Amino acid sequence: MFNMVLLKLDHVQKIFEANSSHPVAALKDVSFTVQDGEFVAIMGESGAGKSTLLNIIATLDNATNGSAALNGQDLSALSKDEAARYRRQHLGFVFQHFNLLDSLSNRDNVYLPLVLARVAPDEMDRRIKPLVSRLRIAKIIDRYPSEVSGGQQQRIAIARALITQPDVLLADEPTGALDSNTSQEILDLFDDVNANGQTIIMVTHSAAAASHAKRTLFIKDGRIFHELFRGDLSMKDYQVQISNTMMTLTNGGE
Ligand SMILES: Nc1ncnc2c1ncn2[C@@H]1O[C@H](COP(=O)(O)OP(=O)(O)OP(=O)(O)O)[C@@H](O)[C@H]1O
Repeated sequence: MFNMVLLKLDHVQKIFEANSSHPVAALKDVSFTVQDGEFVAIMGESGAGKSTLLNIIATLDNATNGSAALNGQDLSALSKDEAARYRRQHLGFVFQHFNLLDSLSNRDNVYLPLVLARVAPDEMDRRIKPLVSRLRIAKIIDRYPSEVSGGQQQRIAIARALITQPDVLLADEPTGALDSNTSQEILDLFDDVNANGQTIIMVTHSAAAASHAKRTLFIKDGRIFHELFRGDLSMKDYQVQISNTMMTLTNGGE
């Protein structure tokens, strides 16, 4: 298969309150690439810099030093308006708390990014159809978010993220608010979506969630501490490796 670098982070550093007497180096020196079609998990303890990293990839924040580029586009070169357009055109987001609008039906929630991009209604209809069957949301698509379960709301949120056909799906703790069975269903769905060619980057605290990704990056104190590949391991064995690495990381070992 032809592999193409989709995302490239090169010596990214992020310092908050750089000019104060207490600057916070949230990211010290982070470099990695993500190929088109990969499913990458990012793990690390609270405060390690995961959200900061995701925000830079999401063009919601800029690196202090170093560079982040998606498809060759330097993200810090974008103005605020360009970044907003960029997010709409190239990125899909899935959050822990779904972030659906309660006043809109599930269908209109999924359509929302296309409405913002002024896509014609028949095109919206054409695009939602394969998602409805792939994400198994036919029965709930014309209900409201408050009328469906958390797992179903997350399916709607995933549909909303995918309907723009983003280069990357960015997921921030997507199973954090779900029970373990429902989490499993959502993670299986991520596998499915990734098998269809969708690149996914997922921040998670859960080794079970990370075991679905083909690669896991471990962040500690603003640096990449370790990287694990699933390779030929079963998901179960891989999950044990991930848990052990998290334990080493937490205990400060090498
Ligand atoms: N806007 C900000 N101003 C100052 N410091 C910040 C800011 N945002 C984050 N930090 C600090 O940067 C460090 C990394 O934070 P970050 O939120 O990226 O960690 P995280 O790994 O996502 O943690 P969690 O798992 O708890 O969400 C922390 O020390 C945090 O306090």
